[in-house]
Amino acid sequence: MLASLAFPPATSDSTIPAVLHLKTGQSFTGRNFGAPKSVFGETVFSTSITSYTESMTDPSYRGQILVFTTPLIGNYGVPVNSAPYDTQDVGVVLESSGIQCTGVVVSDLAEKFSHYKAIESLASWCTRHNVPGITGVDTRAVTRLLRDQGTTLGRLAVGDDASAPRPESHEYWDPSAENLVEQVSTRMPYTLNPQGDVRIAVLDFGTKANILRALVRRGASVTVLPWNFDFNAVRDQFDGLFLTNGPGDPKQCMEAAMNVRKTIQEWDKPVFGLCMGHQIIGLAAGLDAYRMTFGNRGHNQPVLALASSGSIKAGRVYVTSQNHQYALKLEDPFPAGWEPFFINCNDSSVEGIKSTSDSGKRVWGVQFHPESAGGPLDTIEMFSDYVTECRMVKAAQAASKPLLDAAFTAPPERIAVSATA
Ligand SMILES: NC(=O)CC[C@H](N)C(=O)O
Repeated sequence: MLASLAFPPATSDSTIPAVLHLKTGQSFTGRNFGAPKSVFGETVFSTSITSYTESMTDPSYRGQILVFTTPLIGNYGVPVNSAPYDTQDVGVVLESSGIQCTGVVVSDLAEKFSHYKAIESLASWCTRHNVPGITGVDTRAVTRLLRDQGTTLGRLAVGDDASAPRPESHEYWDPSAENLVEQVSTRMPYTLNPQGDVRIAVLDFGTKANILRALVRRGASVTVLPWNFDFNAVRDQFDGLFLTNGPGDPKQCMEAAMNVRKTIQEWDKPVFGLCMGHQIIGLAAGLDAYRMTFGNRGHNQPVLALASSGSIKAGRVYVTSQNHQYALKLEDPFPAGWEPFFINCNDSSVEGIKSTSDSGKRVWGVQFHPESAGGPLDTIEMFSDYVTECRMVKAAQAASKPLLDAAFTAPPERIAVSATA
């Protein structure tokens, strides 16, 4: 009996040297765990204190070396990541089928782990997925640097490379120059829960699995389409459009944004986007997107609602899960037919936009992850709001009646916001 409770053997007692080099000239030494190989990537930090498994399988971390500010990482191990496929699940337990970040940086790797679902250590999982890690780094020092100088290109140099000269600055690979979405989006359309009563099309920029779970659990049939699929050619078959998160610069997906612009102009069904999806909706609305200094990555980002809509009440602050480097520019005035929906309480960046209630449109975008895996579920009901709205529009159009817009009638209160706020 007791034997089954014993810790599995430690799998990383590596003494392989490793160094994190930043393009700006700083280096941090430590020990390698996971794959004994060197990588380039964009060095970013996350303040999340749990869910390293979900973060590392989030396709939005593609091309990035992920620094965890929480010192002890790996103490609850890694679970089995495959779920038996049926119409109610999405085939994985974590956020995608593999590790998406290029490398990981931790202060203190837990070599022993304990969790009833864990089957292996963080180190052995990284080895299996050929992803290198470094432990023994003062991640607070790295984070303070990144906060000052911004997200910085980096090199995780492992083994012999650790004692080799630093790379020349032109040698650092810049993932944001690539269309990373192309690498993580589904190649072929597929449908989950085909018997669902409302049909939602999902444009996949690199979806986290929990977005699909959140829609399926609310009874929707979910058809996942490649990011550059011509949705306008098939839109009559659907009751709603959802735009997912995804890696890299949203302007790499301008073509998709212009297709969404056409959808919004010509189609009156509900459209909801989050993170990259929100940025795509913003570009479609005529807003601009910019690169933030160090972005927001963590599970404790407070956002203030500026307008009421569905379960969201103007004037309330919601704590949210986030992982982004880019943001929409706060313009004053906003483009006609659009209004800011949320604003970040820490840095005043735009956290959400929506179509105005007099625009005749039903479009919402949020920079954060309401389905948060991991993180707080303060805004999870936005998924219920959206699926309910799809149902109402479908029912009203089937009955050819004018729509009584109960779920999203915006109360008069508004919180004024300006670009100089
Ligand atoms: N998680 C996301 O969808 C991130 C969107 C975009 N890649 C950014 O970094 O801002």
